Amino acid sequence: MHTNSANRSEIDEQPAAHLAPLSPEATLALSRVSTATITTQLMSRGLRNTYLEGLEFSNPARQRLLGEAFTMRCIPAREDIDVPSIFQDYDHPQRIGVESVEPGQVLVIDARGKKRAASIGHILATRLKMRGASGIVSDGSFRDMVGFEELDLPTFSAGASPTTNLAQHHVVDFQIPIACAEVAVYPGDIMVGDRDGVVCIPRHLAESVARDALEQEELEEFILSKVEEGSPLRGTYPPNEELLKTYSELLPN
Ligand SMILES: O=C([O-])CC(=O)C(=O)O
Ligand SMILES: [Mg+2]
Repeated sequence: MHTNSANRSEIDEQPAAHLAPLSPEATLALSRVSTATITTQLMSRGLRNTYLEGLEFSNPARQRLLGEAFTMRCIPAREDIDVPSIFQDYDHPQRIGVESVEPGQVLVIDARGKKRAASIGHILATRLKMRGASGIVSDGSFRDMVGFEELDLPTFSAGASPTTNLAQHHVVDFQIPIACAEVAVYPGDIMVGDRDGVVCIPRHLAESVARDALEQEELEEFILSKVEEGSPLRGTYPPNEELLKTYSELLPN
């Protein structure tokens, strides 16, 4: 297939780039709703592959993740290039990448799902926290996991590995579309994490997903209260007309 540089850059830039910041209402809603609700909302918009399978949070006290994606892509390391001395270079792409993450962003690392060597360690993670990052998501592993377990930052990975990233990974680029745990993540997409895992909301859908997810959860809270009172599923979940009417009468105007 013929691809010229003009349509390449179009592909690279769409669809998340140059979008306005999330509204305060959407931010508040997405900080409250569950990833389960978000995936339902995304599925009702035709998106089924938004959950980054197989990632676990490192710090049980910081499971809740929310922020826009700052993407980082790794290719396989090569022995003649990825030698320990390259970390002497402050301009190594991994260092530059970490020092480019802005407050509120989540570093999302495409480590090709490879866990033999860590994709990032505790010192770099601490630097990200100090820069005001909202979290770290990697489909590879972390090293210094004891540090991550204590770090006051939501971080999700596919596991732990003591080996430094150079042994398996070569950071080659950032702020480009990546694959993370088999999900397409574009720079600026909204990452949400909780006890169930991490989901990626395409940026252009984030406002409407946030609004509808909050509405869904308010209704589900009402449904749950009915189930807890002993109501059967029929007529309750999903709610029939009559129950919906009762619910709408309870809503503030
Ligand atoms: O080699 C690395 O991934 C860096 C590291 O250990 C750290 O940041 O603490
Ligand atoms: Mg370390």
